[in-house]
Amino acid sequence: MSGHGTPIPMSARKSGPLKGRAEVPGDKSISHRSLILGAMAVGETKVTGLLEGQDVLDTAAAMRAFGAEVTRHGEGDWSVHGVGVGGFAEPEQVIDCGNSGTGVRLIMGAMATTAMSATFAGDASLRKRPMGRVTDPLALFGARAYGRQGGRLPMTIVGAADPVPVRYVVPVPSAQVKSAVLLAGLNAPGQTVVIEREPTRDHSERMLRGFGAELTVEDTGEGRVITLTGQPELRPQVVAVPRDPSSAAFPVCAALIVEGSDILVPGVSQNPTRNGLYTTLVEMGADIEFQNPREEGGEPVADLRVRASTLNGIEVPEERAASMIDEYPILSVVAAFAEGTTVMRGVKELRVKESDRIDAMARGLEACGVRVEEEEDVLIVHGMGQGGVPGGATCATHIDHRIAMSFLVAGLAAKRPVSVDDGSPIATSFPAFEGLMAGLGAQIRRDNR
Ligand SMILES: O=C(O)C1=C[C@@H](OP(=O)(O)O)[C@@H](O)[C@H](O)C1
Ligand SMILES: C=C(OP(=O)(O)O)C(=O)O
Repeated sequence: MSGHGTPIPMSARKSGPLKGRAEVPGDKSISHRSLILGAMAVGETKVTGLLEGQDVLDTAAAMRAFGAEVTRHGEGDWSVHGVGVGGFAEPEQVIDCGNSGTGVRLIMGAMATTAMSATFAGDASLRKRPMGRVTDPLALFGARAYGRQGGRLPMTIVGAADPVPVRYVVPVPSAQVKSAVLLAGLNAPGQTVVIEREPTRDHSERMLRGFGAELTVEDTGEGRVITLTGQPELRPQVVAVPRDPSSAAFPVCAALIVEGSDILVPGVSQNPTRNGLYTTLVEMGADIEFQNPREEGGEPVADLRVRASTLNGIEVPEERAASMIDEYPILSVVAAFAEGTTVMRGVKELRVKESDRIDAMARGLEACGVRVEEEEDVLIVHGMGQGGVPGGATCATHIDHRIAMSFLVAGLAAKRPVSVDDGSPIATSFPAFEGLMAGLGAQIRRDNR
């Protein structure tokens, strides 16, 4: 929904040990893809564990607008009656993707090779984000885009009536761009080839195969070469969405920095294209046990036992960035509580997320008494270690769920409370955040103005 609602000021204060079990919601990336691929299959796809965050609800509404039947049966339990590749109907209304970059970019791809138009809108955060990165490759298929200056929403895409397959080298490490091209390639005759120089999350590749598309992946000198054969009939699937490692990051990092904590976070996806934060935390000295590794819904998962730990700053290698791109805000909080300096390189993509996340974290951490350095592509946090983080600030969240949750986690371990001006965006990806954290003993509350 594009109407970003009434701000919800919130604050977090120093808490006693966090204890118990944190059942985080379904993966956001896989949830969007289940609905979109379900809508492009012929017949009924069943989804369990779907994330019911606003981002995904907006994608569900969009799939209905394109003609799919999308039904909620119970919590996380959904079905999608799809219309087949090329079977989308022209939506009668504007497609409002709210706060979601993934939603808007994947749906643009999915409709771009069908002869119809659709107009996309979003909230004040999404309206600032660059869409040229998807409309450039979609133009190669024959689609046209009419948006605001700089390729911003609102934007109308006129789908290609006679799409041609495409060979495209993705210029930025982005699973959204890769996925938009693959989804567009579904309705182009022949082979669409996408090449990524740096591997990004591979859910689209895994799920397209699961839905019966012919797709190969080859590691070459040029990068990961993904070849998709167009115009398949996608078969409906039963999708069990694993728990989201990006949401799990918040209780996990909270437990690491709140003295005496000991929590269990079950069934978290350990997909290697998503687990860079966990590798980094272990390198910093985190006490995390990866128990009961297994496969669920085609993804590797494990139960995470996390205990409060003494952490040391490290250099996070640039080539790890894509596998933890959404986790840098919470890592920068953990880094503030570590001994020594943490250097995060190759992070400039953070500047085009829901907010400029490097700037948002740097300003908020500074307000909490932490020394931070930033360059275009680098964030450096000087940890306060034993001395502790002073806190006592109100941080601006800029309509960004991950910034809001990161500063609230900081407040659980800082000397003085940390407030955020607006916690309402948390509902886009993790509506159960407040209840889940309270269940562990975290002192987070809504502040009445
Ligand atoms: O494909 C996806 O599901 C996503 C890709 C990433 O964005 P980029 O493709 O812009 O890196 C990530 O930040 C986002 O939360 C989800
Ligand atoms: C970047 C994110 O999401 P999106 O791009 O889908 O808005 C995120 O969830 O951190």
